Amino acid sequence: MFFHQISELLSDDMAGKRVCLRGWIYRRSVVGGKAFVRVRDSTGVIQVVVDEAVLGEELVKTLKDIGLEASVEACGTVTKQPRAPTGYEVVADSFRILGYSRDFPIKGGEGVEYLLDNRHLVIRSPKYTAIWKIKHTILDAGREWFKKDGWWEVTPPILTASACEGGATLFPVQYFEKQAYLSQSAQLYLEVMIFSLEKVWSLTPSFRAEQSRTRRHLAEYWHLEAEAAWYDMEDMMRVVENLVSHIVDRVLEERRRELDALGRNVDFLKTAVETPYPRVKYDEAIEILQKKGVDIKWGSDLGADEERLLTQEFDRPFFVTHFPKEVKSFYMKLDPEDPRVVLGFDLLAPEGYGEVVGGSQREDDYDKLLQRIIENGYNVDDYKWYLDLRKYGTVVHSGFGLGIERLLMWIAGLDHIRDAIPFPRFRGRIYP
Ligand SMILES: NC(=O)C[C@H]([NH3+])C(=O)NS(=O)(=O)OC[C@H]1O[C@@H](n2cnc3c(N)ncnc32)[C@H](O)[C@@H]1O
Ligand SMILES: [Mg+2]
Repeated sequence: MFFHQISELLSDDMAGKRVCLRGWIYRRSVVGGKAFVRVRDSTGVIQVVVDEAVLGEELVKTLKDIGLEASVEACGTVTKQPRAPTGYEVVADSFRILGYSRDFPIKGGEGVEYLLDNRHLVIRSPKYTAIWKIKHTILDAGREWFKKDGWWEVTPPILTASACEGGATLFPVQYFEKQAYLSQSAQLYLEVMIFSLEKVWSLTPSFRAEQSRTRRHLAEYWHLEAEAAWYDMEDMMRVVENLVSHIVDRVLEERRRELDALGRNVDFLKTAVETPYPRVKYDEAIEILQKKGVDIKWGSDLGADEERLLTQEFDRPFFVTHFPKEVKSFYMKLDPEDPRVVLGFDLLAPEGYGEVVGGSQREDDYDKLLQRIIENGYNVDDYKWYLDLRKYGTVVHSGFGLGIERLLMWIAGLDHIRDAIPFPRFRGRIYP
């Protein structure tokens, strides 16, 4: 038996045709001897009408009380029906219950923790299905861009022996008789690979033992990172803006139905396709914030609140560059024109979303990097291999990390990063 995908049925061309479909009961009601069963599959929802005069009272009676999410298959005639939720319905001449469901625990109105405890059942809803499809296109577009621009995908380790982004967010893991850490970032290993392939990228999970629960931090997130030999900071910012522009363009082109289903205003997304993105130095960002009445001094890091205020000045993603070295990582190259600041950049998404990309030009001088490692209190022995890259043919090089869930939050207009990943991990949440 051939089963149509539900989205194929929602068309005038299908009206009058006999079709078969299968899926799960999303909603159902019984009125006057007819069951109106809304069936969903991965492509959409359609109403199936089961008339007791055609298929018997017993079936309609069963459907009256059947649990949501029961799996079913039906055949019948597609009919244009303005009163049906998606404008069409199938008047069934056959209907089979494949998998019963009793007391499906998600009825609407439940609290956040309850829904997280039942995440394995929640994430099948049409809302989340739309989010996973947008995420799929983001990942596909990222891979496509790198391939077209001649970058090599590589597979950096997830089990590591040293910190990349500070010791405070390391997850230790027992590694045989030694202690290792889950990767915070593939960056240091990508820097190794550029001496082989010159332009490399990777998509890996990154792990951050974030102590506080915020709307934009996860303990495990998907990290799209890239590193290139010969590229300076400006070269790498051009890579980032072209990559993000391409991703947004692909989502607008292929996932418009899902964006609409999520109620997403796409005006800001459309402007994000245009490059180049604005560039603002940290000094200027501080001035903007001070003019807005923020009590912030030069040298402070920009947190979520400051970033949110800054995004009010822009209608598209924008870069903040040249941060004070104290608020950025040890590997970032000091600005030769002003050693107080680093050649680092963040890309902030508009509409209050803030940082989605962090990147920089790397310190390529052995002695200066050694100095920065010592200044940051790291054990030099842990970075001997990383320093070796500056001993044997060092080159100017730069790279960045893009948080996939951060980008998805902005593109899909989500309120919380936990909705950007099927099984969010953060402090106090490891189940299911
Ligand atoms: N290859 C590189 O140069 C990347 C560099 N080592 C790095 O990890 N930078 S970053 O810490 O800003 O993280 C990069 C991005 O990773 C995202 N990020 C960073 N931390 C998180 C958490 N906790 N949850 C979700 N997303 C996170 C966010 O978008 C950041 O801009
Ligand atoms: Mg960052």
